[in-house]
Formats: sequence, C-alpha cells, structure tokens
Amino acid sequence: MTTDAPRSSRTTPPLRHALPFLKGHGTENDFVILPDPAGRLELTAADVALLCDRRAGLGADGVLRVVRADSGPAEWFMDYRNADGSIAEMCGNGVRVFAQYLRRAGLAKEDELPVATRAGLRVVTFEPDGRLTVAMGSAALPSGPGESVTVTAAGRSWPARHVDMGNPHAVAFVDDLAEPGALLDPPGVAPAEAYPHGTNVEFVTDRGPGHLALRVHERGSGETRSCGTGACAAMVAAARRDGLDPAAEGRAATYTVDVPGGRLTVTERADGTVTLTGPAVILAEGTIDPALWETARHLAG
Ligand SMILES: N[C@@H](CCC[C@H](N)C(=O)O)C(=O)O
Repeated sequence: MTTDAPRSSRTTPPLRHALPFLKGHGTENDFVILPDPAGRLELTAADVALLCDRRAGLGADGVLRVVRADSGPAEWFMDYRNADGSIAEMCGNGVRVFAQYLRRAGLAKEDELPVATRAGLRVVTFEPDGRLTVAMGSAALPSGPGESVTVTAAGRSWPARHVDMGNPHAVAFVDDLAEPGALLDPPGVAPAEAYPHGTNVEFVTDRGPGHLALRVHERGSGETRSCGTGACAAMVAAARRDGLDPAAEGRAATYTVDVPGGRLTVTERADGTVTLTGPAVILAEGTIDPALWETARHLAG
C-alpha cells in the first residue's frame, strides 16, 4: 500500500513565523522533527536542506514532518525528507523517532502506533525496555537482471544484492568496513537502470553468527551513523547468503546489526515480514527563528 502525503491546507506562510521543532535520533541517525498537525507547512527542498545543514541550519540527516493523515487506519503521516531535500518512501530509524515524539507529546497513548508512510502503513510498538519495534513489511528481492548489482568505492568493486524495503538498497559484503574508504561521494552502482531513483548502499561485514556490522551511504544524505531500512536490507541479504529463508522454512531468523551509532535487532518472521528494534531519543525542543530563512536567501546570493 502506498500512502500519499496529505494535502496542505496552508493559508499563511508559516516559515515567516517562529516555528516549533524538536531534535532526535535513532542510533545517531538524526532528525529535525517539525510538528505540523494541520498540514500547513509547505517545505521546499531548499528549506529542508537548510534545516539539515550542520553549520547554517540545525543539522540533521533528515526532516520528519508530523502531519495528520487524510484517511486510513493511521492518525499520523510521516513526511520524511533527506538532508538534500529529496523525498524518500521510508525511514526505519525516523519512524521510531516519529513515534517517540508522538508519545512524548501525549498523542500516542497505546503501546502500538500505526504510522502512515509513503511506503505504506508501519506499526510501531513501544517495548517495555524503552526500545521501539517497527513492523517493516516484507523485503523485496528482485529477480532477473536487477537481482545482482556491482558497487564501487575507493577504486574497488563488490557484488551486491538488490533489496527493497519500501526504499531501495544495494547490500555489499566486505571483509573490512574500512575498505570503501571515506565515502565522501556516493558509491558507484551498476547497472544504473536497477535503481531509476538512486539507492542507499550498505557495506556489511560479519561479526559472528547472526551478527553483522555495517556502514551506509544514504541516498540524499551521504554517509550516516545508521540506517534502519538499511539494517533490514542487510539482514535479509545475509540470511539468504547464509541459506536462511524464514518464509519458506516457517521459522524466524534474528540478526544483531551494529551500526556506527549503536545496535539494531532485525528479525525476519516466519510469515516473511521483517521487524526492526532499536532506540529512539528526543534530545531537544525549541523554536526556529525566522532569521534562519533570511540566512538562506543570503546564502543563495
Ligand atoms: N535513514 C533512514 C533511511 C532514509 C531514507 C533514505 N536515505 C532513502 O533515500 O531511501 C532509515 O533509517 O531507514
């Protein structure tokens, strides 16, 4: 199921006024949260890029606009934007932070919270230990020409697995996480036709049985400290590599996935759906001064 963003009913230009925001992260994948229950904010790509700028703005890997859904089983829609202002279908760390914000604001009273996203409905469960679990749906592993791709970075190439978690991923297994180098530029991915809208790239290594570690270069955000959908893609690629197919075997498989910013747990259940468990932290709350947007005009020349 795909859910479109609710239409804006904006009547005034809110960016000219002081704008409430929060800052949060999930395993150090960090986000600016913009509460916009009435859907009045129209954010351009340049607005988002400025908010995410770590010097001229607030600094973040992405923006989570919290808006009421138009219809359907979820009251809330996660409008996720990458740091460069591009729109993405889903964010596994972001949806936990989104849910944590709603709970803190008193807007999520139950332990299970359905959230509408562009990739469809995701249900977040608040665990007794403080972590949050997201029902991420099933991974899609394209067969045929797009199944295997090649990833290139730092003058080296690796075969990679194409995995779709609602958003696109290329998962490459490496012997050492230093192999792809500084990852200042997006890794090359071939054939390019496998990803008409670009892709996230995960470099994954083994830490032990059922235990992975990864680095990620995110589409639209660069290298980040974590990627929830990327951890799920890595887990599913590793499970297939390890000869595990929970839906075929009727038995769940669980992997620990270490990311530079912490630890995630990913399970592929016997019904073929994937769950992602990890922390979500709200760090700060404040008001954006309208002067920020003047800075943007200044920077734009
Ligand atoms: N960090 C996210 C993924 C965010 C979207 C991604 N950059 C894309 O463009 O698909 C996660 O935790 O899943």
